[in-house]
Amino acid sequence: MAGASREAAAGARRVVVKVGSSSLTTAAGGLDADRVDALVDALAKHGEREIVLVSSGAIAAGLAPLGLGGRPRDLARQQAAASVGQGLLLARYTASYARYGRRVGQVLLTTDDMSRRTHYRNAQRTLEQLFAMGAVPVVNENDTVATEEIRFGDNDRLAALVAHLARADLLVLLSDVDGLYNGPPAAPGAARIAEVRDRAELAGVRLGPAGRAGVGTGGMVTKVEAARIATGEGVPVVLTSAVHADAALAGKITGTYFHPTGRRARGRLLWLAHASTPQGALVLDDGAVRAVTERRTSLLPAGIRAVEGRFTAGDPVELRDGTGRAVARGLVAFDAEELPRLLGRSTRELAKELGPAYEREVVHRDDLVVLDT
Ligand SMILES: Nc1ncnc2c1ncn2[C@@H]1O[C@H](COP(=O)(O)OP(=O)(O)O)[C@@H](O)[C@H]1O
Ligand SMILES: N[C@@H](CCC(=O)OP(=O)(O)O)C(=O)O
Repeated sequence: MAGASREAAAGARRVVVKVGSSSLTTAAGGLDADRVDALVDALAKHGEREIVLVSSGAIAAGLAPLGLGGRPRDLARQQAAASVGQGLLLARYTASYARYGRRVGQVLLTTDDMSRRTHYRNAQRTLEQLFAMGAVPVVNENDTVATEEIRFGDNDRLAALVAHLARADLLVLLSDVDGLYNGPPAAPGAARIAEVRDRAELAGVRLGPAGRAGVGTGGMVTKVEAARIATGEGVPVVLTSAVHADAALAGKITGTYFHPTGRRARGRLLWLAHASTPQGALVLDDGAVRAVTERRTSLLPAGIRAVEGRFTAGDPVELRDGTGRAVARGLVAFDAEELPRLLGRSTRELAKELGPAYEREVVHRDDLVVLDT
């Protein structure tokens, strides 16, 4: 790694480390205690830093104890496996960190928690308090309450959102592969990419599915997506193998380093861009597209041409241009049924006709995030 990347990794005070199921489990299914211990040994060497551990593995850890031969397809049995496995996973981390006199705290999150201001702040406060008390937060998706639509689906993206939530200086993604390759690593001629400065550099890279069928979930696609989210918010990312965890934190690693591309800014709206499921869409005219994306103004009824979907006030919706391209997401201030009669009309006119409640923006600029397209 080049000097700047080494310094960013070695100098980070607060780090989110995400470890995948494939790095914690045995080939037969079930937790591999030795691998958990090895990971904790590596992280414990960096005891002076504040580390949030985002750990997958609950479903994989619950398979063997429930007599399941492989990862079930249905959500209900995945949730049951996660429920059994999460307890075992935390018990293992608790025992492993106890060797260093450290406590661990379980933090289970859903996308919904990222979208509700109070939940977001509470999670943030819990992390701060755990750090203040010297305990290690161990985060996972709350699989038992997450339903199909609201699942993060992968802990890579969750880790990127947690890096933002925790105001981390670095995100380390640990997998069973030692970095991003220009194609599936087993393919002939595959070569590791040492640094990624810009998303455009990934144009020719083939991102394959998870390596060990039935263990990991996202493969490289979700890792690159997580890197995009984190680097866009100013957080550098190191992607490497779990066996290199210590070296990665020390800034000495042969892995893939993703340079930050953006500045930390969007605050609570990060979830809206990356973790929300739009309940409908508003089609804007060209003037409104420019106003929203370039001048960052609120969206008024006058600039909306059509409404799609069924949503209620407060739901996330997509803002599209005339060609159907999504340009932004926002929290809508009206129910879908209320909107058609307001479209194309000025707020002043609407207030006069329908009352002052109708003078409000359809999407307020504080509830709106422009998408990188
Ligand atoms: N371009 C690529 N570079 C590196 N690994 C890749 C690539 N395409 C697919 N993979 C596969 O992605 C796997 C890691 O994803 P996954 O199994 O979901 O990991 P985890 O359980 O650690 O989250 C690797 O084992 C590798 O086989
Ligand atoms: N919450 C799930 C996470 C699944 C997941 O994202 O797995 P992985 O691709 O191994 O990071 C579990 O603990 O099994």
